[in-house]
Amino acid sequence: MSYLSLEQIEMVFNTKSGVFHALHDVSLRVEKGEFVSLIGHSGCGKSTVLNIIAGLLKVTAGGVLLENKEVNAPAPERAVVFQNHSLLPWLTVYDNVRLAVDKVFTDKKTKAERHEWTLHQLELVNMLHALEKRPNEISGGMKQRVGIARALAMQPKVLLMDEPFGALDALTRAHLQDSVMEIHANLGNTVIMITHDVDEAVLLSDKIVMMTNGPAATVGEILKVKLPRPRNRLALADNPEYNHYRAEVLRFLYERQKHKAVA
Ligand SMILES: Nc1ncnc2c1ncn2[C@@H]1O[C@H](COP(=O)(O)OP(=O)(O)OP(=O)(O)O)[C@@H](O)[C@H]1O
Repeated sequence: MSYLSLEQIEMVFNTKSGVFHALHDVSLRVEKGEFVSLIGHSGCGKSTVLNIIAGLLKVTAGGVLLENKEVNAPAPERAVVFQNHSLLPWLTVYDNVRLAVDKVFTDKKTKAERHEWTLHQLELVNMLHALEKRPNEISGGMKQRVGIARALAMQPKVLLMDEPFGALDALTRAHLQDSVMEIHANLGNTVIMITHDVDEAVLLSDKIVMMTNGPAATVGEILKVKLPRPRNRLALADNPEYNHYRAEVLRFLYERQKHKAVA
């Protein structure tokens, strides 16, 4: 049995113009510590899959099992990082993370331990220099760092990320990808990330799940990325194996799935 498994998921939305069959027979196995990317054309159903794992959406049929237990509601064990950070604007960087720490660890850690834990998470994402700043006083990349620290602070079994770097410029994005790789190497967390970026998917993932176009989208192909870690983006640029993986994903997206593409 896998750490996390999606079993024959069907998702049908009731809309004003009738029913919409978004997902059909989506099955997936994720092992503990794996970094998995979901990639597919816009509107195929990636966020729907992520929201189902998060427990934010109820499936029409099928189910999600995490360590053999059925997932059917949101919980800190499945923390989500959204594309547009969802920090509370009136709280400082420190307090945004502390809030999550207090929520999860009030009974398990003393006040002093919760303080240390909060600082430790912010250290992981290199944000100790801005503890007292509010979200409107820091850059987009910094906000995403805080969002990631807040999610990690809950010590989730699975970290879910919905295009976490989508709104960032290329350089900030590269820095943050490196931070996430480092954190993943140190903590060994299980991560599921949505991305539109083929290079990002290959660089970060152990497994790339390529989804077919909707309606009734499903898992088209799964590519296992066996590049050794730690991975270095500059060294990989000329690596034939890296380019092979990249070409495989591009081929799937722009040859096999191009005709039905929504965007
Ligand atoms: N609550 C809802 N009610 C009705 N239809 C929905 C709902 N949520 C999603 N859909 C539809 O399901 C399909 C999949 O949407 P989803 O947001 O999961 O796609 P996506 O692959 O994440 O898209 P993008 O890459 O553009 O973010 C789309 O056609 C969308 O319109």
